[in-house]
Amino acid sequence: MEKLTLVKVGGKIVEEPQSLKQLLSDFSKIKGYKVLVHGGGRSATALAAKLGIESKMVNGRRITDEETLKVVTMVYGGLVNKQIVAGLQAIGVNALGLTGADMNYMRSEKRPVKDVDYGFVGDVKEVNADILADLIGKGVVPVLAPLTHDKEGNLLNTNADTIAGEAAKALAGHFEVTLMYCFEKKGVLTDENDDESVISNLTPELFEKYVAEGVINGGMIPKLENSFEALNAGVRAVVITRADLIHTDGGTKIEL
Ligand SMILES: Nc1ncnc2c1ncn2[C@@H]1O[C@H](COP(=O)(O)OP(=O)(O)O)[C@@H](O)[C@H]1O
Ligand SMILES: CC(=O)N[C@@H](CCC(=O)OP(=O)(O)O)C(=O)O
Repeated sequence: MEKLTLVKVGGKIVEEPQSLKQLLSDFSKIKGYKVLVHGGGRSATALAAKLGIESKMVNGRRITDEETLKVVTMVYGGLVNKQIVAGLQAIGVNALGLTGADMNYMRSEKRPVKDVDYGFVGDVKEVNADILADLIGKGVVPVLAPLTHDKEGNLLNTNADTIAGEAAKALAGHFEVTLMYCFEKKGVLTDENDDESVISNLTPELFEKYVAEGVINGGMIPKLENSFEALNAGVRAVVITRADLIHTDGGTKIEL
C-alpha cells in the first residue's frame, strides 16, 4: 500500500495568516499522497460576534442554530477553505476544497437530542473513501472543511477533528495512513502551560489516568478519543504535534 499523510490543522494556526502560510508550505513538502483537513472555529466565533450572534460550546462542540449554521457554512465552506486552496495552488499543490456534500463524500445525520440539543451538528454515518481515493490517485489534494450533509439538502456542522478521524479511517482501506493533528502546542502536555512537558507516547491506559487527574481536558479529550478509534480501525500512526514540527519526530505519538 502507498503512504498517505492526513494533516488536520486547527486552533490559532488557521486564524493567523503567517502561521497558516508556514503550515501550507510545510504541508506541501510532505512526500507521497496527502489530505488536509481544516478547522476554523475561532474565525467562526469572531464572525458570529460581528453579526451579533453569541457562540456557545458544550463539550468542545458548537451549539449550531439556524443562524450559526449560515455563519459556519460561510466561514468553513467559504473563506477558510478557499483561502487554503488558493494558498496551496500558489505553491504548486493541486488542492480541491470539499465539504461532505461535494461528491457526497461524507454523509451525516443530525445529532439526536439527548441532554443537549446541539442543533445542526452532524454525526458522521458514511464516508465515500473510493471518491477520495480516486481523486488522490489523480494527483488531487483534497482540502476538507468541517461541514457534512444529510443528503436531504441540509448542511451540518461537524467537528474538524472528527472529519480528520473519519476520513483517515475510511482511507485506511486504500493507503497506509498517518494522521497528524497539528495545533499551537508542542503535543499532549503534562502541564498545559509548559511546552517542554510533552508526553512522547500516549496509550489508552495513560490517557484514562491523565483525564482522571485533569491533566488532559477540554478539546483534547475528543481529539484523543478520535485518535484511538482511528488506530483501532487500521490507521497506521497518529501524532499530535505543533504545526511547525510536522517534519520532525517531535510531538505525541498515540499508541494502543
Ligand atoms: N494535556 C493537554 N495538552 C495540550 N493541550 C491540552 C491538554 N489538555 C487540554 N488541552 C487543550 O486542548 C486544546 C486543543 O483542543 P481543541 O481546541 O479542540 O483543538 P484545536 O486547537 O486543534 O482546534 C488546547 O488548545 C488546550 O487548551
Ligand atoms: C460541531 C463543531 O463543534 N464544529 C466545529 C467545527 C470547526 C472546528 O472543529 O474547528 P477547530 O478545529 O479550529 O476547533 C466548530 O464549529 O467549532
